[in-house]
Amino acid sequence: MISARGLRKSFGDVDAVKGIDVEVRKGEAFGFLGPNGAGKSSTMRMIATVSPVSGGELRILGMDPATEGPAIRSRLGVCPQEDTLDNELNVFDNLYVYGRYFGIDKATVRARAEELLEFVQLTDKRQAKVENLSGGMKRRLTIARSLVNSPDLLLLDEPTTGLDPQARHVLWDQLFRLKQAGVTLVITTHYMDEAEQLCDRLVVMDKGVIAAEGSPRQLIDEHSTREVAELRFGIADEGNVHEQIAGKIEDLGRLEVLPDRILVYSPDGEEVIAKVHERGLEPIAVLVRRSTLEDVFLKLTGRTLVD
Ligand SMILES: Nc1ncnc2c1ncn2[C@@H]1O[C@H](COP(=O)(O)OP(=O)(O)OP(=O)(O)O)[C@@H](O)[C@H]1O
Repeated sequence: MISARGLRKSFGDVDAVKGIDVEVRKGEAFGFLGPNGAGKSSTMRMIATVSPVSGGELRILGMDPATEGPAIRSRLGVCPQEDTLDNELNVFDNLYVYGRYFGIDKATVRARAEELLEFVQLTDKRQAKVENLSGGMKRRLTIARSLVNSPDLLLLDEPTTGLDPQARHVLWDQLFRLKQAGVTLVITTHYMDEAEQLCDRLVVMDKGVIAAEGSPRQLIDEHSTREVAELRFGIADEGNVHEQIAGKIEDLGRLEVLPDRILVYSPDGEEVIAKVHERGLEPIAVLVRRSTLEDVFLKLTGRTLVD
């Protein structure tokens, strides 16, 4: 569905994307995971054929975005990061007018709009003004709009940023159903839980390059341990308490020393905590949890995903 080789994007002196290789296969949910400024949106905009490629090769649905933009766009759905709904129009007309842009005939686009309102659970809001919708409803309407042309490939740039947890789960459920219906999804996100929930495969992006690639499970297995013990020994502004403690437990596993806690990577977190206590150290809080993509990102870049 997408093939990129040495893909680059520059804005003057800024190299936003520095030669990445990506393959997206039919029917999968593929993610670009990375912090703000990693180059995810720049990549997405090249794939959406709205931003020209600065270097390297890009093929979308087997076509060249430089010469076959309209043909690509007719088979793409694009759900941009910012809200681009038309506030002048009601909910139904946002879908209807957008469908007409694609040259779909009136009767077909009407039926499609009704079907999509049903899918995103906005049928009872069909006459409502867009400005009166909640953030979650606007996102769902944007997704419905991006599906008007029955795309083979749906691009979602930060689909749940700014939504509350319940609205995020509703959206995840809808994206999951689209995937089951055979739509290929490409998602950018800086939420590791979103990437873990939705993506079959993903690349971890940082500073314009790909730091790692694989399924969430593969990435966690390859770059982290089964469990993580989190230890807090004092509040963050009490000097370098965590730095001092780290020297006393560095044989217990790989450590990540953060201002407010120490992470110890080990197959057995409870054993780590038992040994910490045996050494007479008294953390004020402990937690044993499974490794996540956040741990993968921390290992690869030395930074957390969301500051
Ligand atoms: N139009 C532009 N002109 C100049 N610099 C840009 C432009 N668009 C992006 N950049 C720069 O390119 C880099 C990558 O930005 P990009 O938006 O692709 O990152 P991102 O991973 O999508 O982050 P975000 O989630 O904040 O959008 C950043 O340093 C950004 O400032």
